[in-house]
Amino acid sequence: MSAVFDEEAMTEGIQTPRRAVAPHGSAAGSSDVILRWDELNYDVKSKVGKTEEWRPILHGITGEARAGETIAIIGSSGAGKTTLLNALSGRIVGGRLSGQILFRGAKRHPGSFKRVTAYVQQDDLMHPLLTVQETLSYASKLRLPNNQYSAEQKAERVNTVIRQLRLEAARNTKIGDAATRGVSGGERKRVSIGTELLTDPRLLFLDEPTSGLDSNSSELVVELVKKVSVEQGLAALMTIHQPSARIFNIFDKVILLSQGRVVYFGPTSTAIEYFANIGYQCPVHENPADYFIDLMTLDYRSDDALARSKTQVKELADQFAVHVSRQPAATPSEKPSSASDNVSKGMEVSGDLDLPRNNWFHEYSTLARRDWTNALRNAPFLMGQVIQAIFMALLIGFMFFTLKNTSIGVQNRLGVLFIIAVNATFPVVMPFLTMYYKERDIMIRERSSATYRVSSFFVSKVTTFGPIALASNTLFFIGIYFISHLEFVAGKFFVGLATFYCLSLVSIGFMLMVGSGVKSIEVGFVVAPAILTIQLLFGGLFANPHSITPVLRWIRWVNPVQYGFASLTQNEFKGLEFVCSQGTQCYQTGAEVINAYGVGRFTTWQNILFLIMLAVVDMFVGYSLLRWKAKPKSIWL
Ligand SMILES: Nc1ncnc2c1ncn2[C@@H]1O[C@H](COP(=O)(O)OP(=O)(O)OP(=O)(O)O)[C@@H](O)[C@H]1O
Repeated sequence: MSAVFDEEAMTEGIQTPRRAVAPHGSAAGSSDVILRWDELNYDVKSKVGKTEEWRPILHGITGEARAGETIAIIGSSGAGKTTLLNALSGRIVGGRLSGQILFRGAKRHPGSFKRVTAYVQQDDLMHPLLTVQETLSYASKLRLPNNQYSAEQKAERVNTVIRQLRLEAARNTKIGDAATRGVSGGERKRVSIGTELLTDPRLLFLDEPTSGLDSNSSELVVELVKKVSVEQGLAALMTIHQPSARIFNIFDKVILLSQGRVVYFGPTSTAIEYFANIGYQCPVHENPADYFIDLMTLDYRSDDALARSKTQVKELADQFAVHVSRQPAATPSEKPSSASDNVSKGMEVSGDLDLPRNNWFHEYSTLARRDWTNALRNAPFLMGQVIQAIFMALLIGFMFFTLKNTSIGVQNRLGVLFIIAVNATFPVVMPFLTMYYKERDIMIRERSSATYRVSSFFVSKVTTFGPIALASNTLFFIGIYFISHLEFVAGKFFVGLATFYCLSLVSIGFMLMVGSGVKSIEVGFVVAPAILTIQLLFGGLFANPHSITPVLRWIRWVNPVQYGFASLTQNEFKGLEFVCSQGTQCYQTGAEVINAYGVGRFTTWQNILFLIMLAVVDMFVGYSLLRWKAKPKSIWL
C-alpha cells in the first residue's frame, strides 16, 4: 500500500512531470516510481545497565519517490532523518535493518545502485586548490565511462552542470578552505551537488544541504535541486533542518518524522489541511515547517511535559497510519509487479542504467594528473620541503664541516651518516601524513559513489609523494655530502644516494601504512613519531646491534634505519684509513669501524635490498588497510 497522497504536485508554477524524460534513453518502467520502501525498521544495539538491547530507530516506514519529485525529510534532532536517508541510499552501517527497498521496481544491486544514484554529503570534502571547473572536469573524467562519453561530451556535461547550478561566475575560482579563500559556502555546496549530477543520476540524496548557509543561499540550493529534478526526471530526497516557509513550499512532498515514525508523508500543499483535519490548525502567519516540528518535538522541560509530548507524537503517528490505511490501494500501474516477481524469486535486477567503470590506467592517469596539479599548487608545502632540505643540509653540513681522517673524524662521520638516515624518516613521514590523510577522506567520499578503484588512488599517491620526497631529499643529500666532505668518490656518492632514496621510499610506505590504518589524524600523530623514535633508537648508533637483549633483537629485522645506517656506514668507511694522535688508541681502518659498530652483517647491496623489500611490504600493508577502510560496510536490503 502506498503511503503517499495521490495528488499532482504543484509548486511555484512548476508542474512535476508524471513521466519524466529518461536521460539514459529508457523510461522508468510502467510507473515513474524510482524508489519504493516498505515497512522499513532499523534498530541499533544500546547498553542498558550491563545488558545490551535493541533500540528501535525507524519504525515501519513506507513510501516512494517518483521521477521529478523533490522530497524533504523533516524532523527535530534525533528524529531519524539521516538514518532514513542512509537506509534508502545504501549507506547504513551497523545495526539491524529490515523491510524492502526497490529501485525502479527491483532489488538494489550495491555496485550499480551507487553508480546511478548520487549522495551529497553534509561536509563538502573537495580539493581546495582546484577550481570549480577543474573539480567538475576531473569528476567527469573519473565517473563518466569512456565508452559512452567522448572527451567533448564530458566537457559539455560539465558545462551543462555549471549552467544548471548557476556556477558560471565561479567557474575559475578555487574551491578553497580555511587557509585559502575560495568559493562561497553556497557555491561550494552547489559544486558538491554538481559533481554528483554529472552522471545523470536517477536518485539524488542530500544530507542537510542547507546547513551552514544563509537563507538566500539555502533557497537557491533547494530551488536548483528542484529545477534539476524536474529537468532530468530524477527524484531528490533531502534531510533538512527547520526550513523557512519559502523553502518548505518548494518541496513537492515532505516526510515528517518523529521518534523514527512517520507523522506525515505526502504533498507539501496538503500538509496544512491534513493537520487541520486531525485537530492541529497551523496559525496563518506561522511557518508551517516550524509548526509541524514543534508538534513533533519531545518536550524535555519537565517529566509531565515529556510524557504529554510523547503521547502526542504517538497519536500523530497512529493517526497518520490510520489515514494511510484509508487511502485507496495503489493502482496496478504503480505497483512494481514484474520486478516484485523477480524479487520474490530472489533475483537482483541491477538495472539497465548501470554505468560501466573506466579501465585502471585511465583512472590512474586522471588521478595522477589531479594529484600533481594539487601538489604543484601547494606552494607552502613545496617551499617548506625545499627550505627544510636546504636549511638542514647547511646546518648539518657546517656542523661536520670537512671531515678529517682522524679518530674525531670517525665519530663525526658516523654522526653525519646517522643524521642522513634520520632525515629520511621524520621529515618525510610527518608532512606527507597530513596531506595524505585529508586526501584519504576525499577518496572515501568519492569511492562511496564507486567512482574509481582503491588501487588507482593508492598508486597515484605513491607516484606523486615519492618523487616530491626524493627531489627535496636529493637537495639535502648533495648539500650535506659535499659540505661535510664525505668521501669524494663517484661510486660512493651514488650508492649513498641510492640508500637514502630507498630509506625515503620506506618512509613513504610507512606514512601510507599509518595514514591508511588510523582512525583519526591525531592518532597518526602519536603512532608515527613513536614508531620512528623506536627505529632511531635501534638504528645502530646508540646501541650496538649485537649487544641488544634477545627479547628486542628481532626489531632489527624490521627496522629500516638500521639497514640504511649499515649501508651508508659500510659504503663510506670501506677502504678508509685513519691517523691516530700520538700515544692514543683508535680505529686505524674503516673495516675496524664497521666491525666494531656491528654494521657489517650484510653487504651494502643486501641492506639496500632489505630496504626495497620493506618499502614494498609497507606499501602492500598500507594498500590493504586502505582497501579495508574504503570497503563499504553498509547493510543492503
Ligand atoms: N549506529 C547507531 N548507533 C547508535 N545510535 C544510533 C545509530 N544510528 C542512529 N542512532 C540514533 O538514532 C537517532 C536518530 O539519528 P539520526 O542521525 O538519524 O537523527 P537526525 O534526525 O538526522 O538528527 P540530526 O538532525 O540531529 O542530525 C539518534 O538518537 C541517534 O543517536
